[in-house]
Amino acid sequence: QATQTSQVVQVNGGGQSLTANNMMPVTKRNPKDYIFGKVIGEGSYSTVYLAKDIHTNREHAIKVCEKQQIIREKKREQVRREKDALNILSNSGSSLFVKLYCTFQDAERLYFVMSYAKNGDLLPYINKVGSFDSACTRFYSGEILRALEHLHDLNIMHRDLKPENILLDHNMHIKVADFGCSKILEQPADAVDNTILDENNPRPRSNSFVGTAQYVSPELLTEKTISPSSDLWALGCIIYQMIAGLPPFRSRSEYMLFKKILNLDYVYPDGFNADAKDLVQKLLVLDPNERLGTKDDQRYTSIRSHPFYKGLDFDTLHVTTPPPIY
Ligand SMILES: Nc1ncnc2c1ncn2[C@@H]1O[C@H](COP(=O)(O)OP(=O)(O)OP(=O)(O)O)[C@@H](O)[C@H]1O
Ligand SMILES: O=C(O)[C@@H]1CCC(=O)N(CCc2ccc(Cl)cc2)[C@H]1c1ccccc1Cl
Repeated sequence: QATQTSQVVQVNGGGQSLTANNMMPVTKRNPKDYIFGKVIGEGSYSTVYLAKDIHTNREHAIKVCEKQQIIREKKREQVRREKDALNILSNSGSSLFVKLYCTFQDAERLYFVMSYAKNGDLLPYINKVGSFDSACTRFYSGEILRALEHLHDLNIMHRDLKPENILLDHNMHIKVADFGCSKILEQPADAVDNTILDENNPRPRSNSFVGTAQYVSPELLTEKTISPSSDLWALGCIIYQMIAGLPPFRSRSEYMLFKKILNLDYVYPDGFNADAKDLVQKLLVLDPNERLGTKDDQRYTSIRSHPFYKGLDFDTLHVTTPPPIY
């Protein structure tokens, strides 16, 4: 039984009975409604295709997940979280996230029809230029901050924020993707989930380790506390990486990497922008409650008003032409 978010398509003269405003009523989507093109990318249990909707002629990214693979990789929970988070975001009116148009399934696969981010993800742009100039760093970290404000306002945490999950649309504006590690807080009180080891379940109550090693926050490594502040730690890592070209914490061994994170063991290269350094130092704070922004509500005003963002108008970023990355 396919499921889908409600969607109407442009009338196509198909002679179908039309709704009052001349739109075709919602019809169950299935793979035959799309022309599948090239593979855009692969995940651990998914393949993403470029596809064209034959009714609207629109291009989409369709994430196809093999059910067998999901079961083998024990990723049902991730699939669930991704769908729930994308559903909430797709109806929330923000253009800073990948939109989920509809989902359906057949015997072997799950299908997620999403907006297509034509310009891939942020990482190759950082690697290509080695270091973003201040205008680029301000613009792109500013868009990520706006996305986090929107996300946290909806009580959703991403928990795996990294350049690879910051996609870019045809206008080079960001589209935050990959909500497989996200967490939807039932109510703000859950914000700090002090995991308790109950005697008959030796494993911590909250789910296992999430995110990607280089960007994971110290509290996720130790108490497994769940708070939006973990995304602010990741933002600090990304701002550092935009300027330095590499993330702040690096090691070949995951154990050494975690040690560096927990000891705040990282350095700033010479010439690192002084204002950006001050901002990063206020985000890469071990105590999640002491990070810049954790005491703000609705908007991260204490981050917006940091000297690094002097002169940046956050509220028109999404309609501003992004600065060229060179
Ligand atoms: N809406 C999209 N538009 C453009 N590219 C996309 C889109 N969604 C995903 N991709 C690309 O497809 C690749 C695979 O994405 P997918 O979400 O399937 O797996 P992943 O999240 O990268 O990996 P994993 O499942 O292991 O976390 C990603 O690297 C991403 O760059
Ligand atoms: O949650 C939903 O919206 C429906 C509910 C009905 C349904 O059967 N599915 C698929 C559930 C599912 C998840 C993982 C595997 Cl491996 C198999 C089935 C869900 C589903 C359908 C299409 C795409 C994704 C999902 Cl989670």
